[in-house]
Amino acid sequence: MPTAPAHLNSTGLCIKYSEGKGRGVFATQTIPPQKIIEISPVLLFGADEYDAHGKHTALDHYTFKWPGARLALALGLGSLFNHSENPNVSFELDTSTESIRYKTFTTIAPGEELCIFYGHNLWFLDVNASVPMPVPEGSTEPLPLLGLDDEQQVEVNPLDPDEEVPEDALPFVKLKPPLEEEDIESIRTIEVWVIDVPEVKHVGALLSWLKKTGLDDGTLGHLKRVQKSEGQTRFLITHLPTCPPLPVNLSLGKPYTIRVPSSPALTQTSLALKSSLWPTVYAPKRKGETEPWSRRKVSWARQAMMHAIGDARKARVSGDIPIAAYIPVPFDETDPLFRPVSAASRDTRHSTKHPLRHAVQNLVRSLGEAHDSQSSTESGVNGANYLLTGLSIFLTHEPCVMCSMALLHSRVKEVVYLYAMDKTGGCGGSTCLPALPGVNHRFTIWRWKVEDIGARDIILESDLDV
Ligand SMILES: C[S@@+](CC[C@H](N)C(=O)[O-])C[C@H]1O[C@@H](n2cnc3c(N)ncnc32)[C@H](O)[C@@H]1O
Repeated sequence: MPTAPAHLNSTGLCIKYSEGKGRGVFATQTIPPQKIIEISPVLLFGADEYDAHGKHTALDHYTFKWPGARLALALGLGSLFNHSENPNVSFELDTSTESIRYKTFTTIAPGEELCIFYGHNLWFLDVNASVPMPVPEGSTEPLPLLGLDDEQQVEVNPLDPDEEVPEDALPFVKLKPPLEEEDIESIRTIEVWVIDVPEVKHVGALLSWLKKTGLDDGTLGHLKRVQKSEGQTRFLITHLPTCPPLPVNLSLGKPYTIRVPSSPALTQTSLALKSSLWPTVYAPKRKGETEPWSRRKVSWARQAMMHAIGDARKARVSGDIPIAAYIPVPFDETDPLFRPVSAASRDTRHSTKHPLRHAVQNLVRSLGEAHDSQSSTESGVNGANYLLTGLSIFLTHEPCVMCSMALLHSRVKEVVYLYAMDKTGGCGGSTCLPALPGVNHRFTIWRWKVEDIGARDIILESDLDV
């Protein structure tokens, strides 16, 4: 076996041989969570070039799918991160700098291997898999990508982060159908700049001005540009934090900010509600159709669940019950001013000697306190007083009835939990709060497949679920 080369990296990463996986990337010192540990420039290949040559070579085990139907080979350490079903590093494609950023999401100990999550369709046997991987009939060897036919090769490329994961291959199951924002308080809003246009004929000039400025980048594509109401015309300028200088030759008022819906309307009820704030585009989904889960989104969810599991372990170390909750930044968040960035909390019933200090209660409380200290301009604005509007919460254990009610009252978007609490749970265990008649908000519930993550060390003693 050749000797691994020395590697110069400011976070002290090194290349070592990893049992059964070939070379891998290892830490030589403690690294905190959320730390960018590597930025790898990429070498891009066009689809035709890759099809004709690249995929018939060893490159096919290393390439990432890149937007614009291209493929990318990560230089630097980027190609050497091995796969883990419980990754400790996330990666993000940055098309503007043609690079991939790798970031830790837990504390890394010296000597620990740094791994990313390749996806579910691996072309080799994962030496650390908790559940044995399916191997093709008649084969005892790792599944070589080059052994598949051309069509499958494209299909199984594990590093296509935008490929949709079929519902039956998701590592979690849905317990409730998704429900749309059908009450005014649940509608998630963003702040935008608008201007009154006293003379309607100036709307055309404003539209051409907007086109020239490049401000119309599609971010507000779910909204109409003009609102006409009670003889007044208003023009939507931008979602950017500062308003750009407006054309001087038009008679316009002073620009000001308002809050408008942050997504299109999926139902007629939601259309009417959203359009009462600002004319919104109607983009219904087929009945029963859920938001698609791309590999990138599943990986986002996995990282969030791993974060919660990590916090539950910390709770146990400090003598508490190993239960934790984590709210990541929403997967599709584009608002640069989005708050909170993320929030985590664990159960502290033992350490505080307080029976109500459940992880969810602690989290909602800390968000409430943070919310109080924010600018007063938001208070009283639609939806702004609900702490979890549009957010997903990841929990190691199904929330109890009291916590499920707190989540409902906070207008959470979805709840994802790992271990069910059959006797005390409020999200399918003893009852299902959001399904009860008369509740004024509904949210989606997902249960993570225990066999997928299997954090057995945080299973609770049975007397806690009584
Ligand atoms: C992108 S490369 C990673 C670097 C590679 N280990 C090397 O030495 O060049 C992907 C290859 O690493 C190996 N690999 C990565 N993760 C693995 C795992 N969990 N179990 C077994 N092999 C793994 C597989 O051979 C796979 O084709």
